[in-house]
Amino acid sequence: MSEALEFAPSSAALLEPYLPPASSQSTVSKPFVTLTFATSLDSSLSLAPGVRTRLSGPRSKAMTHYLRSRHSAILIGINTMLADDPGLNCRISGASSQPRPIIIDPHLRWTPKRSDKVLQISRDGQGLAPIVLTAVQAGKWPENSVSVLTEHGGKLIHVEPKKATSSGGSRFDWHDILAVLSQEGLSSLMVEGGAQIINSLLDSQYHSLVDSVIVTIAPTWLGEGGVVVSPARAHDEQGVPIPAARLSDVKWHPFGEDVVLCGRLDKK
Ligand SMILES: NC(=O)c1ccc[n+]([C@@H]2O[C@H](COP(=O)([O-])OP(=O)(O)OC[C@H]3O[C@@H](n4cnc5c(N)ncnc54)[C@H](O)[C@@H]3O)[C@@H](O)[C@H]2O)c1
Ligand SMILES: Nc1nc(=O)c(N)c(NC[C@H](O)[C@H](O)[C@H](O)COP(=O)(O)O)[nH]1
Repeated sequence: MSEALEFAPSSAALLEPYLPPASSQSTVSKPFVTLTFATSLDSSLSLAPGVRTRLSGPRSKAMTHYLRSRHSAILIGINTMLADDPGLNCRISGASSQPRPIIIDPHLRWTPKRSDKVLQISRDGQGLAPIVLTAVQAGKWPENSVSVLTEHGGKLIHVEPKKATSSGGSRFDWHDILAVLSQEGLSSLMVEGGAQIINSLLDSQYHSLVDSVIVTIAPTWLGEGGVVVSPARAHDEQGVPIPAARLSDVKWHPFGEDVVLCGRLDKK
C-alpha cells in the first residue's frame, strides 16, 4: 500500500534521551508527551490552511515514523485530519507496535468513512483506528460515525470543554485530554499538530505537561499565508512581554538536508 521506511539504530540512539521509556507502564498518571512537527524557516507547517505540504526529506520523515513506533498514541487536530487524510501509522519496516491515533474534533466536523486512509489502514492491520475526542455529548453523536468507528475498533469520547475561542469554538484543557488518554491505558503521546493544537499546548500553563520537543526544520521558506506555529504572547507580573517558551537541554542533529532539534521546555 505504501513505502516501507528505514531508520538506522545509530540515528535512533541520538533521540533516545528525548523518548519515553521503552518499557511501557500499565498505569500512568500522565502520558509521556512529545511535541513534534516539521517546520519551515518561517515557522510554517503548511502553505495554507487545508493544504498538505511536504517539508520533511526522506531521512527526517523516517525519523518521524520511528517516533510513531515509540509512542502509544499520536494526536492531531481536526483541520489536519480534514486537510491531510493522514494514515497516522508507523511505516518503518518491521515496526513492532503502532500508535493509537487521537483526533481532537470538538464539534464533530469529521464524518468517518470507510475510504478514509486511517480506517483503510486499520482494516489492513497496518495501524490502529482512531479515538475521537469531542465536546459533543454522547446522545448527539451521529449514528453512522459511531458505527463506522466501532466497526474498525475506534470510538468517540466526550470531553467537557473548559473555554471558548473568540469565534465560539470549544477548547479542551490539556490536563483533561491527558487524563482521558491515561484512562485508555496510553502511556506516551506524540502531538503532531497542526498549528492550533501546538500553539494551544505551548501556552505557559501547559509547559509542565510536555516532556520533550522534537522539531524537524526544513531549509525552505513557505512565505506569507502559511499555517504558523507561534504561541500566545506571555507577560511578566508587570505586564512586560517575555518569550512565550524556550527550550533547554538542546541537541541539533542533521538528517539529510533537514535538521532535527531536540529539547525540553523550560518550566514556568
Ligand atoms: N508540518 C507538520 O509537521 C504538520 C503537522 C500537522 C499538520 N500540519 C498541517 O497543518 C495544517 C492544519 O493546522 P491547523 O492549525 O489549521 O489545524 P489543527 O490541525 O491544529 O486543528 C485545529 C482545530 O483543532 C481543534 N483544537 C485545537 N486545539 C484545541 C484544544 N486545545 N481543544 C479543543 N480543540 C482544539 C479546533 O477545532 C481547531 O479548529 C494542515 O495544513 C496540515 O497539513 C503540518
Ligand atoms: N514530520 C512531518 N513532515 C512533514 O513534511 C509533514 N507535512 C508532516 N505533517 C504531519 C501531519 O500530521 C500529516 O497529517 C501526517 O504526517 C500525515 O500522516 P501520514 O504520513 O499520512 O501517516 N509531518
